[in-house]
Amino acid sequence: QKLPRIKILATGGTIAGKGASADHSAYTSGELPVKDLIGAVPGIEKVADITGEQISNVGSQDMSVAIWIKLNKRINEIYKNNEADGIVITHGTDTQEETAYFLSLTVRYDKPVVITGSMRPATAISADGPKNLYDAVTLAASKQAAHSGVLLVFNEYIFSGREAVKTSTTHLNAFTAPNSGPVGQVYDGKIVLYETPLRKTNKATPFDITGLASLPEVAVVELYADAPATAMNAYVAAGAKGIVTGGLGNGNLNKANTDAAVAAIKKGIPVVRASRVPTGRVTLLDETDDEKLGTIVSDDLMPQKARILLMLALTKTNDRKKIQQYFFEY
Ligand SMILES: NC(=O)CC[C@H](N)C(=O)O
Repeated sequence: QKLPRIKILATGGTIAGKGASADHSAYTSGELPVKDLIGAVPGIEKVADITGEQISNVGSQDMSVAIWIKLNKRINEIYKNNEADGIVITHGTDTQEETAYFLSLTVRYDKPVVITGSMRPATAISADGPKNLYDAVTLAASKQAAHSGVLLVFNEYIFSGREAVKTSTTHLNAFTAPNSGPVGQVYDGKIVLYETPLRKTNKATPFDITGLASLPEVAVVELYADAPATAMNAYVAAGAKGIVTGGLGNGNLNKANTDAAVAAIKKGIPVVRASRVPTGRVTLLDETDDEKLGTIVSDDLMPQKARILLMLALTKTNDRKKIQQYFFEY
């Protein structure tokens, strides 16, 4: 019987990290090549027929729109040419949730794309990378992983790429999905999926970025008690095409930032209200009169994810109502 063909696209991160000692400290991420990652997973060759490609080798604090565009292009090409049955991306954890959401919206095929990484470098005691990679390959090789956008596998849990958020700086259970919980588990080489993510992904979104070499610049502005409008004004002056706020509570802006937001909107720069609070939605017309101010709400997307949707939205439209609709759909 032929094994499923899985393509591993390596981008770097701790999973490819190397340190001088066996503990967690003082290591460099994005050092090991993809063939070493695969070689460190015993039994993986029994799960799938694996090939690997190096897309980048960076700590994901240095992930960029340029690498996202390259990844998107390669994934679409692999499925167009029928080069694989499933794709696994290895990635640093710092921005893994952003890449997962970006690709969920932009890949044009409803086929398995699974993303994973690790918290301990490959040289550490009980490195978690090989197990996470084994689980990711198992999931990508399963037909159950299709039609879900990107799935993020970590520490034996499966999350929707849209919902996953890094919620621990150092622990092995680094990801949770604060609003929805995980969609499944993987244990002992077996997948249990409880649900399929319902938000539109892949071909069901209008975000075909084929041919684009960059995305409109969108900045995130974090709010706190007594926050001045310095950051928002500076981003607008620097030419940002959109602003996302990490607002207070239900996406609230203080007076200074409300005035700056209204000025930005008058210049044709959309402002999306997200929240620094990790659960719950930002709702329309609560304490903030969005109709009067001209603001948009992020629904339940964290600021870093709202930025991705706003960048993609701006490749299609500048219309406030249409962008608001996107935030409720995707
Ligand atoms: N655990 C990790 O992957 C963090 C390492 C690094 N900062 C990265 O995101 O790539």
